[in-house]
Amino acid sequence: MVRNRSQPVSNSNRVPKNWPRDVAYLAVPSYSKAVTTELLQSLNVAPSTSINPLSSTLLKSPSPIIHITPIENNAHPANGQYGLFAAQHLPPSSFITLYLGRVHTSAACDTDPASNYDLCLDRELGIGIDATHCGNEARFINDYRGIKAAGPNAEFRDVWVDVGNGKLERRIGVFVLGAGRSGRRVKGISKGEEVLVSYGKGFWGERRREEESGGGEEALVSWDTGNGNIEEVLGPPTGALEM
Ligand SMILES: C[S@@+](CC[C@H](N)C(=O)[O-])C[C@H]1O[C@@H](n2cnc3c(N)ncnc32)[C@H](O)[C@@H]1O
Repeated sequence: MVRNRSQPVSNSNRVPKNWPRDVAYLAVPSYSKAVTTELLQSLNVAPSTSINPLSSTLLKSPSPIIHITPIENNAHPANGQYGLFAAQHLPPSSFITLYLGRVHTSAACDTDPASNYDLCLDRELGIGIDATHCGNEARFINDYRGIKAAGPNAEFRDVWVDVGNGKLERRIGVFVLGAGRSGRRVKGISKGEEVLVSYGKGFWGERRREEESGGGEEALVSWDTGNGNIEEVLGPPTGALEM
């Protein structure tokens, strides 16, 4: 398979409605030159447990089950930006979309610590997916804090994709949260509802640190955990979205 290792360019003929002109729309990942074949081989070593790759029928680009919508609501913390919304009912635990972007290493010249769209793919290998300049619908998923008191309704999960010739590749997927033991999320995500994840404490810790520009390695951050409690933690010096 020939990989796109050049500057990000759209690798899909069609783009979703409201797609920004200055961001390349991807249907498959884009790889930085620093992501070597050896690194990719390490990334794609299958775990010993049996793998159920995602069905290719779920990988439509653009996706018909979600839409990117401008947020015009003063009470929404991302007012004036965009969010990702369900175009149909999404059942608990169902697959929503892949998180696509530029797959990059943690080398200083290959990573952007200020990115608001960088998701860790493999911490040990130092591989991330940055959707600042190229990506798909998933780059518009907001964090639940300040939006939905009940907490997130979706999460990032490792997934495997069959790329042909019996080869599997590791990616990150966005899934509706499971119904939960008590069944409190049994409804899944309703049509028209915003898809919301948790970016993790590290992301918001870094944002707070930047705002306060204290320059320390860690910052004390507090946030609404979604169930009415306010927690305070030392945020690690990372601005990446966390799995
Ligand atoms: C991955 S982007 C999400 C999409 C973004 N709203 C857009 O239109 O491009 C992450 C950025 O969205 C905004 N954001 C997401 N969730 C937020 C929240 N709960 N509160 C405030 N800002 C949020 C922040 O500006 C953050 O840096």
